[in-house]
Amino acid sequence: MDASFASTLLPPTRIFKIIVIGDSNVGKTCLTFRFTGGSFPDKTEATIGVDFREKAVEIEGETIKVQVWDTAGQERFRKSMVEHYYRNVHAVVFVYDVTKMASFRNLQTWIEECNGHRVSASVPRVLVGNKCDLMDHIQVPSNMALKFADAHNMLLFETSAKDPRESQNVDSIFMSLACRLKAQKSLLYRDVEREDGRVRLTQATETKSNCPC
Ligand SMILES: Nc1nc2c(ncn2[C@@H]2O[C@H](COP(=O)(O)OP(=O)(O)OP(=O)(O)O)[C@@H](O)[C@H]2O)c(=O)[nH]1
Ligand SMILES: [Mg+2]
Repeated sequence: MDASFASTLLPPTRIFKIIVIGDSNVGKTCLTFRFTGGSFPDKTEATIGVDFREKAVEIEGETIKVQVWDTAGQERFRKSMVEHYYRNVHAVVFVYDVTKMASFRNLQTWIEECNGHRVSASVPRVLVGNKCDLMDHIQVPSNMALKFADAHNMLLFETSAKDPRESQNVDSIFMSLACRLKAQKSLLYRDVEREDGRVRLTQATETKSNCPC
């Protein structure tokens, strides 16, 4: 069979767009770096606009491209980009710094911004408390964070981008979202179909996922 014909029969690799939001300095760049690159960056600078990081992951035999949008926390570096962050987003990761109460208090504002951009309630959201390696400086107690996460229907991950022992936990933030998105298969295939103009894809939409995540 000719390769170009075969490629029209195969569904294209799906891309899940996940945005990472939160105050400046909470560690969004380091978390996304840890997930996509497997390490902690020696040095970071404030993100300007957005940095894209991608990782191909395999879930139940399907290769999915997780496209992580590492957004800027500083208002002056993000204001022209905000519309782009939220457009066609598939999942949202809210990050705070466990050693900085203000970054936790500000989550309410980040959630309001997200809601204000018509992000549907079906778009999964998770909450991440970063910098747990700084054990002597913790200001946000776990039970307070858990209560907040519950109230907003989010899973809570407390972790550290810096501590290599936490790298699996960091992966599970993004993998749990990718698994949930895969389970919402029909919706996402329809999105892909519209963008590609390929008609066949709706055929494969009914399978229910048994994702282990
Ligand atoms: N101890 C510790 N420091 C961290 C951790 N994650 C990030 N940092 C440090 O926190 C600082 C800010 O990290 P970034 O990842 O650049 O923060 P950001 O949220 O991307 O900031 P903006 O791009 O300005 O929005 C850097 O000095 C990092 O080295 C962590 O898990 N533990
Ligand atoms: Mg950054």
